[in-house]
Amino acid sequence: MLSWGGLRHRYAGGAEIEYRDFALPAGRHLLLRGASGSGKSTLLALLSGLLRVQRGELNVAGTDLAALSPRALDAWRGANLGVVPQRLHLSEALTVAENLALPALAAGQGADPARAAELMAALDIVELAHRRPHQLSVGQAQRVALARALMRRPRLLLADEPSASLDDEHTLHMLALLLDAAEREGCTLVIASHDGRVIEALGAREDVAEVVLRGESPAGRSAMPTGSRTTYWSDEGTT
Ligand SMILES: Nc1ncnc2c1ncn2[C@@H]1O[C@H](COP(=O)(O)OP(=O)(O)OP(=O)(O)O)[C@@H](O)[C@H]1O
Repeated sequence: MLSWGGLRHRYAGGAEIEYRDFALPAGRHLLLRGASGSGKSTLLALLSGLLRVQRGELNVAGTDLAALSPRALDAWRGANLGVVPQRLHLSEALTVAENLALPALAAGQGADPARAAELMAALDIVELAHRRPHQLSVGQAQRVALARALMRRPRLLLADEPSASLDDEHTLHMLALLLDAAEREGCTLVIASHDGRVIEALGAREDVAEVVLRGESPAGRSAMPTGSRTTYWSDEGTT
């Protein structure tokens, strides 16, 4: 479902990030963890097609993203990927129902009210359909953001630091929502996090594999001159 090999990314004028080869075992979800600056967001951006693959392969459900043209990558992203961003990014000008229509509209397709109704029922937000984001609780906004990410039946569901600025109760709630939704929808979940609460909760699950990203820099990364080579590496966790 998800694998990479020889994968590297170099930011202009910055360090090169190198990811150790990895293949996600079938039926597993993925926790991507590592300290700040270890390359989690970069890998998510590569996975979501926001950054082009410069070196190596990145395979999702049999498609090597490195081989796609920019236009094909756009289409692939719309059809296969759901993203729950760190700050949710619900559109304040729109109601919940209108927010759920956005993914289809962005892809040049008509809204899918039947799918929206199905997801609102599954996530228990039917009664919120006509509210705007500022009228939602934190937990409700999470469920709306998750529903929006699932609207187009993604094969891959990405969540970037889903617990950022959440208390313990909301953190566990969000993890349960993500895992339940991924099971129900039959998609693979990738969570990037360096939150100990998330790592502990997911570490206890048989169905979650883990990749640990580590920065390697003898002099300390902050002391590295701009443009120098920094190698990062990952380990497949055992579950
Ligand atoms: N646009 C950029 N230009 C140059 N270097 C960048 C850029 N974005 C990230 N980097 C560098 O790439 C490395 C990996 O960054 P990345 O954001 O992927 O890490 P992260 O693990 O997601 O960190 P955090 O947990 O703090 O979000 C860091 O050394 C960072 O400074």
